[in-house]
Amino acid sequence: MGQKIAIVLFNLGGPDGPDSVRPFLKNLFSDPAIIRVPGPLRWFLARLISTLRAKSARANYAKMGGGSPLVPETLAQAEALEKAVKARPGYEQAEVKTFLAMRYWKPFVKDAIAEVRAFKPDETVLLPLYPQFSTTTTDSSLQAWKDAGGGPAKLICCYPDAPGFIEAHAEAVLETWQAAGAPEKVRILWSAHGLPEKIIEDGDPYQKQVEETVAALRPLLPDNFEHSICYQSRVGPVKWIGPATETEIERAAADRIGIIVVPIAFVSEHIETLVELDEEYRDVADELGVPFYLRAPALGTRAKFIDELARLTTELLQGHEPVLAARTTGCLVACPACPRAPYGGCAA
Ligand SMILES: C=CC1=C(C)c2cc3[nH]c(cc4nc(cc5[nH]c(cc1n2)c(C)c5CCC(=O)O)C(CCC(=O)O)=C4C)c(C)c3C=C
Ligand SMILES: [Fe+2]
Ligand SMILES: [Fe+2]
Repeated sequence: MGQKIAIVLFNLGGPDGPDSVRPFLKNLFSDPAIIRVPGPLRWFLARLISTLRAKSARANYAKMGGGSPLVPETLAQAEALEKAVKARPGYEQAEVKTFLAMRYWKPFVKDAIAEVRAFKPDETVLLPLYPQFSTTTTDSSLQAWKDAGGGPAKLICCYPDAPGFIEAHAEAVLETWQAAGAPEKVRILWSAHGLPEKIIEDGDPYQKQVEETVAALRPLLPDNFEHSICYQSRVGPVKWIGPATETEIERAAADRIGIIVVPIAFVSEHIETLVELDEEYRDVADELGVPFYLRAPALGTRAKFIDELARLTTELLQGHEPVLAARTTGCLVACPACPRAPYGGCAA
């Protein structure tokens, strides 16, 4: 038998039914990477916000059958990735197994750790399904991995401009555009999940990496396309980075130009694509008279994307340290794309 490789897929997770909406939200708002206040105040706020938000969130999840499609979508990606890694030269004999490690709902990171331990891998790769690194997503999952006693592993920290990821996005945008009759005048709204401005000011590289993704995509699209980066899903009273996706829809209406909205920081469909983009923002665009509103699908199991994840995984295992990968052995060495002080001088 060949080498045993565990690939742990980090993602946010989502409620699996109406009863899990509130506890899911409570887990989310209890995360110190999301709500940056001391413990007791955070726990109080998490209880309060999850209670206040549960009803409207439940109504949105009800539009998708009561729960989030995030886990089923991630399972399909996991299965495709196992096959793609085994198709890489030198990995035909390897025993490759993927594990889901969700941050705020089942299967949790601790569940993945127990399963990985039982598998007894020779190598473990942590692969966030977040192309752009953020302290609120990838780093939060990594922290959960360490806190729950996760073993030595190598981390693919981010891949904001990895070639297959970019080509897969360009393919999805072009397919959407062509299916609508290839209209000549079009503006792409590259819509990423927003973040509080303070988190970016404190050094989070997410916004910079979102911009890198779009910069890599532009040359693959027709010259006459217009482009705008915008941020969706704002929560709470503090100032978030902008412009807001909704503001950019208003601007498109004023400019009388049709739009293709592209979820650029999510790789699967979930509440913020299926409800926010496909229903709420579409209604806004219709009301304002935007000439057309198209939405490119999330990457899901698109072959170019999955093959890129397989390439990043095997390159990391072979030690060719791709530019965007870092290692973790309990202490993480900073990756060149997002050097953050706490990861720096680890002597171990
Ligand atoms: C790039 C990905 C994401 C970042 C960055 C992110 C930051 C972030 N999110 C919230 C609050 C909420 N997020 C919610 C759902 C949600 N968020 C992401 C991704 C990122 N979040 C995903 C994939 C999902 C969907 C999960 C699903 O069930 O399908 C929610 C719950 C939904 C709702 O009530 O609107 C909240 C709340 C904050 C505050 C934040 C950064 C500080
Ligand atoms: Fe979120
Ligand atoms: Fe990085």
